[in-house]
Amino acid sequence: MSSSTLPDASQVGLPASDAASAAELASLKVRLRAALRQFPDFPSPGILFEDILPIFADPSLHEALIRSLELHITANYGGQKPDVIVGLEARGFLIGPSLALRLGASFVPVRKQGKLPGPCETQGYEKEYGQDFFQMQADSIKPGQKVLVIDDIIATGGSAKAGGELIQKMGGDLLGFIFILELEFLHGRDKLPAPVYTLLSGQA
Ligand SMILES: O=P(O)(O)OC[C@H]1O[C@H](OP(=O)(O)OP(=O)(O)O)[C@H](O)[C@@H]1O
Ligand SMILES: Nc1ncnc2[nH]cnc12
Ligand SMILES: [Mg+2]
Repeated sequence: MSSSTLPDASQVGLPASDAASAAELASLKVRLRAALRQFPDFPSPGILFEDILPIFADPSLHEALIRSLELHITANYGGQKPDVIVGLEARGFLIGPSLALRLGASFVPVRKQGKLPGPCETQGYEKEYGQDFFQMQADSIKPGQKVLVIDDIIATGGSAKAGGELIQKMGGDLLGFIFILELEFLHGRDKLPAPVYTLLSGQA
């Protein structure tokens, strides 16, 4: 499209910097979406598995992922900066620490039961293909800290709901949940007690 056919930022009612960020985010998302792969019947029949690992195999896509999440976070949540990024084991650990570093926030893990030392909070949950327990160290979130939860995918929402419950037990203020992809037909977002953002369109 030629520049003469594109509205400029003032014509669409946005400050120029917001319009530039929206355009940057849109082009990053196109590159990220193209990198994903699907595997039918993994890990069990009937599941179409979404593989996000190609993003991490390419440093420019890895940077695109962190930058796109940074753009989303700085433009939303009423300008509030998260104090803590919580990542869900295991694939949330691929994204959470580098995102936290970029934002100047703490990173705190939610782990599967039996992996964390010291007093822990525990929450059971069901997910798309099984049952499990999540834990967090009991002193890992201070009351009133603003927390964003990150994971690769929301399917049934069971994992993210359990992570959110652990954060709320410790008095954390849940700003929202962020995912790369959403299996929309499972309506997992309806289970979650804070705003849900998915970076890329998922399985409808
Ligand atoms: O919305 P849900 O139905 O709860 O499913 C989504 C979760 O399922 C996968 O994790 P899983 O524990 O299967 O594997 P991982 O340890 O490789 O992250 C995925 O990474 C999400 O965390
Ligand atoms: N279809 C899917 N693909 C990848 N990870 C998942 N976690 C739960 N459902 C999934
Ligand atoms: Mg997971």
